[in-house]
Amino acid sequence: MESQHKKLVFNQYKNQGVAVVTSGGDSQGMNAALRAIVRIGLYLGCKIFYIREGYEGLIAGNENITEATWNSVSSIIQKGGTVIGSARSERFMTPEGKLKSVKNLVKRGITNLIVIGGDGSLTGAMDLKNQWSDVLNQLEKSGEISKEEKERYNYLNVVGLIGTIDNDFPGTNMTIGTDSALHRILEAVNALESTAYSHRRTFILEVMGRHCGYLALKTAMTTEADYVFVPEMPPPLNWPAILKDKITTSTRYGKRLHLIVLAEGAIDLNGNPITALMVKKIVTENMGLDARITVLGHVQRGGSPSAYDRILASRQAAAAVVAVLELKPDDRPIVVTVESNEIKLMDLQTCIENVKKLQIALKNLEFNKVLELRGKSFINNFKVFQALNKLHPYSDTKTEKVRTFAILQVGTPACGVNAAVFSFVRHCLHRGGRVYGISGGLHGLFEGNFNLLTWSDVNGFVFEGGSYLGMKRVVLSDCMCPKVAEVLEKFGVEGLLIIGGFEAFSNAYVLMRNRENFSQLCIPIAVIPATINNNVPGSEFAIGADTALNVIAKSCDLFRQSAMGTKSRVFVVETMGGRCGYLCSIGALVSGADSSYIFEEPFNLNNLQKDVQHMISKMKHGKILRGLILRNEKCNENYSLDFIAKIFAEEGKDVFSTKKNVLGHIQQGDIPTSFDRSLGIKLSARAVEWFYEQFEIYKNKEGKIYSKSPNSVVVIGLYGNKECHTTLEELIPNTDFEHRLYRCQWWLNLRWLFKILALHESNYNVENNIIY
Ligand SMILES: Nc1ncnc2c1ncn2[C@@H]1O[C@H](COP(=O)(O)OP(=O)(O)OP(=O)(O)O)[C@@H](O)[C@H]1O
Ligand SMILES: O=P(O)(O)OC[C@H]1O[C@](O)(CO)[C@@H](O)[C@@H]1O
Ligand SMILES: [Mg+2]
Repeated sequence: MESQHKKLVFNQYKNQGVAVVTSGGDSQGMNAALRAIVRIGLYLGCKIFYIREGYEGLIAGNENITEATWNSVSSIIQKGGTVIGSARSERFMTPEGKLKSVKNLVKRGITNLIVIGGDGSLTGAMDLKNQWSDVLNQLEKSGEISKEEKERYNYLNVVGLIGTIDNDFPGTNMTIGTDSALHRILEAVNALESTAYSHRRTFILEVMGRHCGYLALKTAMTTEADYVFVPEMPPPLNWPAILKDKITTSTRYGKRLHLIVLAEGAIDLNGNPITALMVKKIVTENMGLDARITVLGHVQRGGSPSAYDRILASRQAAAAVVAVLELKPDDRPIVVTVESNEIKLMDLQTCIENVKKLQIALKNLEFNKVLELRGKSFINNFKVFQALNKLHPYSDTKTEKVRTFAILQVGTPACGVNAAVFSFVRHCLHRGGRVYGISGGLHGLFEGNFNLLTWSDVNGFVFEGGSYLGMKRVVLSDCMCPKVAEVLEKFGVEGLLIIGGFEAFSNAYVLMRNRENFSQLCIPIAVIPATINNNVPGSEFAIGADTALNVIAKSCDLFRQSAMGTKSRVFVVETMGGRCGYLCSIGALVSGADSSYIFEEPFNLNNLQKDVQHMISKMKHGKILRGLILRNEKCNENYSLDFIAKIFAEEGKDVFSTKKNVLGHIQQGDIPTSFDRSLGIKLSARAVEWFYEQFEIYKNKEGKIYSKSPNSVVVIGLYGNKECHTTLEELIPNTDFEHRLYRCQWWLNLRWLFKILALHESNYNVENNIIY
């Protein structure tokens, strides 16, 4: 959508009717989708209709089908569930239900339908489309609609958005709600961790997923779980023995918390359910351990949507509106998906056919087929968990020389760096390597604070924010290189991993430049981006940025709430980010802000004035009493937080009061999100693989490593769904060292979306046409 439709013209689809329904199990982010559907639709000139209470409301009609207004989606982006209600409807599957549904749509002149729901709801939508003509004929025959109505509304355009926490829809990497469910789960596991640690207990955690193990798998991967049971990959029949061995070994290596994660639909190889009670029995009776069961249930479907779900829902909803309006009567229904961080449109019927194939394969216990149909992302996560879970402290090191690594952390803490260290240490030790953790960043390196990290040293690392190893924001200069070379030689370092922000990148560059003079620096060097700023070249995402975005979303929700019931108020809020506008810009999108000021998009007094006028108009004419402006900390030297707040305060004083806030260091804290843990774990796993590949390439006859090649200094980053390495040599030309930025930033493509969603209808005019 973002790349194909760069131009949305104001009033382009004047008076077209589009209806939206939320159906099936609700999921967090459905409201963000509704908000975007209504606002993009209104901007394009459409009439948007809500169908309340799922397909039940479509059958009942009357007050269940109402026209949406701009204000009706104000202040809902932060709410879980769906404000228009959802249901599971048996009646919709009957011919009588279809007759009533079609009649209710025709009577309102609606031929564009957007359905937000899971596989069932989207199957239902496709059914409706397929039966549309037949049902119209029946309605005409029985005199319930006229011939003209039948001819005028002889088609139905259908677009689906996948809203379900299960992430069980083939063809997409993520569904709306899944990430929020993972937030709920990790909040719970972090709480369990402290009590389990105190009592040395085993916890059996049941998470949702009737037929899909995604939530269980992702939870297990990001919580150092001992075992996971998912329907797609039943355990071998001797699983009780394997489980016992696993738990006994990890207890020996100092693990106090044992976690076993179970999808509610877990089965064995014969298709029989594996229940939490069964697992508990094995753990208590066979192993003599103290065990407790926690079933999270509907908690997972509740609560505020995560930042990711707000973004995904907004992006997909915008794509859905345009897609439904562009469909031709004979076109097949479309479903909006996401792959490799790109929003895509796919054929709904093909996806539904895959849903059915998957259901049949699961029923027939054809597990390889099931996995294949779940798709690459599922399989990849499964492999990562399996790899982590199979790691063993004592591997056979006879075939490989013992390699020595050091981990240096540079910059300021970002949530997820500990998970990266955990994964790096475990993967290295498994391959027979030795890993030094350097305490306290570069200062620690100069002082020789190198500590060999053992298997148990990193127990529990994934759970916490901050940096266990310690890090400092120090940038190397050429004159420090002799000392670095001396220390690396002293400890025999053959592979250097630098985890951190832009300074980590800069330091790797300095070391690379100095390889000419110091052979000790001629070793493979990898950088893993970890900074809330998300400004490191070589990755679309840096570890920590997702947790920070969630903190921003939560904080802005609180600002908004604090003003509820008081007089009109505008908050001007400053975010971190250095000169990179990622946090500010995406933070504005997820918190439903009115404007955001970033360095990458220069602004002046005219822009500020326009924004003040917009706010006044929104409050006066739109009767919306709250406003939110985000400012990136280094967006402009002169237009400071104080200055911007004063402009709003002075110009808007007759209409609203203005408050300013600096979010500050809370953006660096909190429980690391599933995304940040997972990113840390995966990038480190890739880094270890890359180091060993380099050792093969650059070892001499004696096995000593020596490389001056630019290919051996890389950033290990994420592009789309793939962990990739990119050489510094390739990245440097597009790196703006002065402003500590990479010049090609994918998220700038989302600015238009933010602006249309923020533009109040009282300000609609051709002048405000947003074209990018
Ligand atoms: N095969 C089908 N044909 C027609 N309509 C269907 C079909 N399957 C489901 N529906 C309709 O969609 C509704 C919701 O489906 P379902 O309960 O399976 O939830 P879902 O949309 O898959 O969401 P989730 O699984 O996340 O709860 C059903 O109650 C029914 O009205
Ligand atoms: O809310 P209900 O109808 O009890 O359904 C629960 C089911 O819905 C889901 O939350 C979403 O499909 C499943 O994970 C769970 O099994
Ligand atoms: Mg479903």
